[in-house]
Amino acid sequence: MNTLEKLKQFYWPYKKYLIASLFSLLFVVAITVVYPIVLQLTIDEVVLKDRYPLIPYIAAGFFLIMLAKATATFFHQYMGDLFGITSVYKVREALYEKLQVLSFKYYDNARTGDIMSRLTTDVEMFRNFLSFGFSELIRITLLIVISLGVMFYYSIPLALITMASMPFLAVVVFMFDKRVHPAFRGIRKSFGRLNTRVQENISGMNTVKSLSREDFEIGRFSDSNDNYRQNYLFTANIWSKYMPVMEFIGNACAVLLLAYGGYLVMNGNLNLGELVAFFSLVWYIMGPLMNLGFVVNQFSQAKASGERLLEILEAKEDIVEKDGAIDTPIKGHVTFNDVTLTYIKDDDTALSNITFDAPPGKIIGLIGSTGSGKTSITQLITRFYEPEKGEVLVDGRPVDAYKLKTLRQHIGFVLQESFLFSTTIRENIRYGNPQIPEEQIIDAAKRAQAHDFIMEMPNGYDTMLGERGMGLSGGQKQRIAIARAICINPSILVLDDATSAVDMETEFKIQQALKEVMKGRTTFIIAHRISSLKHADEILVLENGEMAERGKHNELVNNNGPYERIYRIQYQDREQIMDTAT
Ligand SMILES: Nc1ncnc2c1ncn2[C@@H]1O[C@H](COP(=O)(O)OP(=O)(O)OP(=O)(O)O)[C@@H](O)[C@H]1O
Repeated sequence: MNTLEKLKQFYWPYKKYLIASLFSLLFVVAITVVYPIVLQLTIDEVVLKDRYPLIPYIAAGFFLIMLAKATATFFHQYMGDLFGITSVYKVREALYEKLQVLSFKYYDNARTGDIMSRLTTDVEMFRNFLSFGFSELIRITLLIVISLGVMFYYSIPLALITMASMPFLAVVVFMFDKRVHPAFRGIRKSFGRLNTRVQENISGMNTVKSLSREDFEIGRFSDSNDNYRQNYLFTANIWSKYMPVMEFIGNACAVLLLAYGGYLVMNGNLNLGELVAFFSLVWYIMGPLMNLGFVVNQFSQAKASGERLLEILEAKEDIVEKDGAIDTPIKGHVTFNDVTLTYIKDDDTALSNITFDAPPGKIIGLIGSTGSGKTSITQLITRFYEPEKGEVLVDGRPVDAYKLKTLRQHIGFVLQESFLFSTTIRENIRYGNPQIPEEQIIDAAKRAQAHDFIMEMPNGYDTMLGERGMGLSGGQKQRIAIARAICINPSILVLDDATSAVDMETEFKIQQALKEVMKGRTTFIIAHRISSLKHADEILVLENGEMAERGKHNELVNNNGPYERIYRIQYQDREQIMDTAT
């Protein structure tokens, strides 16, 4: 299906604006074509026949016509804009809503800069076409048809001469469109890459600076910038070659008209006024035809942009809520039955045949080397991804039996690096539960050991945070994230390396805070330090996505397995230090 057809649902509901705009356009075009007729009458009937007293009347009539044209032009422009602006308002909303429902799988490969350029520039290109391009196409068609009608009325042979040039113009326009459309697609893609470069650079500025890679980044930006320039120049080249050809054809036609028309006037087969009118009319045909290149250009840009918008709008939603999904409180009983997960088809499995049962209120520790699959387990509970095989149950029901919101509202996450929005600390804490009363926000902050440092800030809970929570230390950010998780009062709590960004003393404090928070909630603690999950009811030790060992700390510590190995590595230093101290 054609791009415009697919996007019809966004602009067609507002067709009334388009129709109003086109109706006004009809007037504008009709009045435009009246000009040469008035000119012809003035020359043939007034000037050549010495009827000068008629001039003031003609002038007044002309003035009124112009007034009517100005009014019609106003409505044409305004209604056209209303049509474009309202339609893309809906497109933008649909895009944003789609971005909210797209799964993590989509974002694994998506680039922020590119998405941003689609939501801004591509939407704008599309608006341009809806507001102006579309009606310009109609204007051109109307002008040509009406002008030709008047021409045929004046002189059939001359009108035929004018028409003879049209096939040439049509071929040039067609060839132009064929070449310029891919070129515009190239520009849009290149712009997306340029945006991605800038966005990644700004987001990763810490890394860039700490590794002194500024020059490398400037080089990479220059490459993208150059690519964008080249793409634009390539298009400009096509455009510049096309314009003179169009003009040449137009002018050749005008010369022919002048030669043959002059001959007809001299022979008395055509009035002088008619030739003059013909000359204006011919430019009403040639002008728009040449302009057709510009409109085709706009149309091509809009098509290329529309394709990019559709790529988002039609992106596959991997995680879809089932019909009849339930909305019921969750107690927090998590069960994995023989679960296998593969992120990318034909890639290695991230989890293989994982089975465990976590009754409500229990604490499950997850430990294992990096990439062993700890985080993947928690991502399946929230249904961020779906297993390839096996079942993930919450309170005895498969996770897909719940509404996505219900499921996720009952699961609180504290990640290694939690995202803080550039708003106040209060807004950040209550992000997951905006209705929560003030006392509970403060209580959550106190339980997360965050209240004291928040109160030391100049504006307390009203302190604005920079993008990505700039202006706070890692430990402070973390405690705000913990307070945020407490606010949603989850039945299941996931602490993914939650205390890795803090010093030992703060870790101890947070652990104390978390102990209280964990009460009555099923908690998954992902940690590299044994000290963080020693007290878990069950510890799952993962190796390459498989369950290598499971049990309580006391059982595992002498089990001759990977847990004991990790324990020895982490505690032998301490024993050595103790030994040397005694
Ligand atoms: N979104 C993803 N797309 C593709 N592969 C992924 C994705 N997330 C994780 N993986 C792969 O799955 C495996 C398990 O990753 P996971 O993040 O669960 O490990 P982890 O034990 O939590 O590691 P860490 O301790 O470093 O956080 C790894 O091999 C990882 O490369």
